[in-house]
Amino acid sequence: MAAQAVLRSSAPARLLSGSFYIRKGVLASWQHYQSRRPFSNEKVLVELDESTVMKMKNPPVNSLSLDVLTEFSISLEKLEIDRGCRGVILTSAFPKIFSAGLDITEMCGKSAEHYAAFWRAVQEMWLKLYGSNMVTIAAINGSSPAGGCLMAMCCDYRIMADNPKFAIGLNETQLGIVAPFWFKETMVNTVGNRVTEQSLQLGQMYPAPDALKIGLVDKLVTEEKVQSTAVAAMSQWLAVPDHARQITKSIMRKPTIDNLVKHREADINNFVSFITKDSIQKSLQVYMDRLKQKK
Ligand SMILES: CCC/C=C/C(=O)SCCNC(=O)CCNC(=O)[C@H](O)C(C)(C)COP(=O)([O-])OP(=O)([O-])OC[C@H]1O[C@@H](n2cnc3c(N)ncnc32)[C@H](O)[C@@H]1OP(=O)([O-])[O-]
Repeated sequence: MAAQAVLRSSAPARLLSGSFYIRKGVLASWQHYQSRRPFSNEKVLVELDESTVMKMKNPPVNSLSLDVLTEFSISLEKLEIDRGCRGVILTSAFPKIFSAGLDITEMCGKSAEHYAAFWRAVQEMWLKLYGSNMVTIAAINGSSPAGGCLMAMCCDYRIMADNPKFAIGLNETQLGIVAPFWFKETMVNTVGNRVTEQSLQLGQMYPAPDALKIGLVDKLVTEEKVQSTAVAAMSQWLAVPDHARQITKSIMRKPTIDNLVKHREADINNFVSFITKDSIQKSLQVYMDRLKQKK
């Protein structure tokens, strides 16, 4: 009986990943004996209150370093195998910043091996978040460029603080770098081809009201209400039977996920050969210097 329950609840996971399905089945029995406690790494806090909330906490701007990405993927995996957890709200522990995107210092002046490990961690975060069986809601309480926007787009629903000073978008070209095909596909799946084509080429950042207009976020509320609105939205999403919602999500996302899984190693090689170019290193350095001079 218990085994049947595991099989039923894991069916959509099998659609996403065979090996994950097996692990989920084994770990489910272990999970049965665990009490649900909040867990906290250094840089990703997981709170299990009214709703499960993952809070990025990497000062000053929640840049996505190798450490943060690794902690994030481990935390999400723990929630994924927790049968008591059906949904997660992703947010930032800091006011005014959701995430500044990938940590640029991880892409400057390091070895090819480091770049490969970093990029694998970025892929892993995306595969886990975009492929999650849980309901995922982004509570975007501040600015969210590049990798921050990617994380938000991976979620099922996005609520953003209604403040034109907060902007969201894939601005990679502004740094002289190129968003890879799976960033692009995530954006196409969110706002459509035409808007993505224009946004990516211009490296456009959208102030919150414009982000709502193009459908990059689903709802704007005052900063104070971002969290409570996410909790209310979560109840609505969780009212739908899990299996039907999960299979539907998988039908929508599986082709995009499969595309990266199939080309994962080539994508890492491509990133490493691109990021190690002198001209790209110079562009990133200039961008970092500009960020520092802005003060
Ligand atoms: C192919 C690859 C695909 C790439 C995808 C990406 O995600 S690429 C990423 C694309 N991301 C971007 O283009 C976002 C760039 N960042 C921003 O636009 C702004 O920082 C902000 C709007 C996020 C916050 O504004 P604010 O006025 O509140 O804060 P502030 O500006 O004063 O910064 C505070 C400190 O943080 C530092 N730092 C900042 N970001 C990063 C980072 N990503 N990394 C590392 N460090 C970063 C900044 O240098 C400064 O350091 P300092 O001088 O204290 O040693």
